[in-house]
Amino acid sequence: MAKRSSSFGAGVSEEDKKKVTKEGFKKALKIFRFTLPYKGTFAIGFIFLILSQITSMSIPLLMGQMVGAIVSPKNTSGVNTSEIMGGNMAVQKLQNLFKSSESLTLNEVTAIFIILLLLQAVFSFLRVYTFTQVSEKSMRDLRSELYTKIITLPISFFEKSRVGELMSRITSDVTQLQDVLSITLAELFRQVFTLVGGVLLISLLSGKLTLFMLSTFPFLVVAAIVFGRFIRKNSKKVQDELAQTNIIVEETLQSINVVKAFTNERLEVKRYGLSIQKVVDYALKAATFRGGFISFIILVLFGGVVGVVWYGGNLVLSGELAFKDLFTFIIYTGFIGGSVGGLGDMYAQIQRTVGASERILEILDEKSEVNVTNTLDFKKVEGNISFENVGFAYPSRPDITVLKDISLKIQSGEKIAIVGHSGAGKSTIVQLLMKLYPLNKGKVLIDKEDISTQDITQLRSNIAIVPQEVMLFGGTIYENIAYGKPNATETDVFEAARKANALEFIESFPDKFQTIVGERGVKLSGGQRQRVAIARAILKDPSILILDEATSALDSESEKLVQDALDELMKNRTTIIIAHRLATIRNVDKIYVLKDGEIAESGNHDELILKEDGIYANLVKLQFENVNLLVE
Ligand SMILES: Nc1ncnc2c1ncn2[C@@H]1O[C@H](COP(=O)(O)OP(=O)(O)OP(=O)(O)O)[C@@H](O)[C@H]1O
Repeated sequence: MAKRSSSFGAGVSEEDKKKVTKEGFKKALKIFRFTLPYKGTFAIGFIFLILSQITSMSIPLLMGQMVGAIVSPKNTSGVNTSEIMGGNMAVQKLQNLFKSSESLTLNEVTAIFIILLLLQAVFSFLRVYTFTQVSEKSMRDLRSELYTKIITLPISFFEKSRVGELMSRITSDVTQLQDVLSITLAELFRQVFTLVGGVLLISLLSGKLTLFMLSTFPFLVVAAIVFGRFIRKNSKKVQDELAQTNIIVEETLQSINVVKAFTNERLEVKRYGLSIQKVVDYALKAATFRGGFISFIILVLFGGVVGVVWYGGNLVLSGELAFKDLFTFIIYTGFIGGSVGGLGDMYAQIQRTVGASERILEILDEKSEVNVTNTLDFKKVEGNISFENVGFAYPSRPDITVLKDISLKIQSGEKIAIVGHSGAGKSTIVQLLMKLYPLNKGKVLIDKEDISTQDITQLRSNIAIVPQEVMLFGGTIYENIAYGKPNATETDVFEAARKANALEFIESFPDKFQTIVGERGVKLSGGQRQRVAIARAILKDPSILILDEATSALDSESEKLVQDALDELMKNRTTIIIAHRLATIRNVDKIYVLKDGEIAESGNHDELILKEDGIYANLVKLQFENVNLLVE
């Protein structure tokens, strides 16, 4: 559940703090389209809400009747109380409404009361249940649509949004809306109903006393505005500082190895301590205002009650008001006071909801790159690739041209390697082939078809990538391999593991394929993780394979196992190797050397190594020297 604030907007974040404009409000209402399929249930809930409200508003009247039956048992004889007490016209009108109950005895009133309470219980139950049904179901739909939207958005979207933020959209922002649907809306209605209905009823009981009671309102409103502003300002600071403390915890836990390696535990504890102290300081400042506000409210509220009793008592003594009506009046005053107190919180809730819906709608309005509802008519490509004068800059850094003019041709089944210094744009070429970003210039073709017009799912289904840093999901080894082809049989998964040289180590674990790999695969070694990733790619059986070679070398035994697995994987597939260690690419069909966004050299190893002062020849020399240095 979203954190609910105390009164008068405390705890509304800065993002939500903008005034609730008509426009923002209208926009936010759009989010309620998710409730439309359940409008019937909502209407039923609303009827129960009205019924339960009517029953609870009758409680003070019946209480009054009970008191009346106690203090004027003569009622039973049918004598009008207001006549005895010298009541006015309004009271009479109201009492005429309840004329029949006038002549009721205490037992009879109590019986009616009990029936009313039972009805109230039933109505309240049905109201809560139906509203919850609407809110749960519509928020399920919203969450599901939001998740579908997020997961189908292009990579460029994820570059500008942080994972933590997206998480809070789908969790706390949706919860905020859910709260509104299941609680706030009903609460708002109840409070307005109580306020308006209550004031109307008491004005019928005694106009004078009502005016007297209402005269305390301006004090409350002014106090709410003045104190509210200070409370909001300080609670915002508390929240911000609390967020800072959370960042410290998150950052240090994520990089706990670094903290430990640098023995910076003391430093972090101190940093955290300072941050939480700030939270306390701001919270105490806010408490000064909140405390002041609460004590003022209590003073005015109870002062008001005392005033009402005093003034009402005088009216009773002078015979202008029946005692039981004063009793009813006081209970209604309590009801009204409660609803006025709650209205400030309502405003804060509405502010927060408008903010939350705006943020959710922003995501829903983004354009997906994949349509998950379409069924895919999978077509296997041969794997002929060509880049024609491709130019590219990342959308997030448009003025830095990463690729200027790249042209290359790869025949189906060929193995090529892309070489170049770090940051030259090797991975970028591969990302463009996978259509992760749109090109600025030129064309990429697969089997002579321009990828810009191809369906993304169709395109990516033909490509498998074994990345530099293998990220596994937290589940079992089996699940991780089967991710390459979710409908694979057990035999397929087993066979893929065997071909990837992974079977031996998997079988050596007590739980075999059911071994849990730990978060991101931490419970496996680097070489083992790579072989799981290779098995996954073998299972996918793509026409095009991308190997983003690991920068760090494995030990020679593990290296051989991985290399053999890769050789198996590369068989009969167009393969692009992003090479970091040149020793592994001697046998590829062609090597492309990337420099300043262009292909500076191309040819096989034997050709390139002979080039005097060639970039490739120099790179090989450099790596060779480095290896020698390491050996020495
Ligand atoms: N998502 C991105 N947004 C903006 N710039 C990026 C992005 N990814 C990479 N770059 C920049 O584009 C350039 C090429 O990066 P790329 O990852 O293609 O290099 P690389 O040759 O694969 O490098 P390495 O060998 O270090 O992996 C670099 O200058 C990098 O900073």
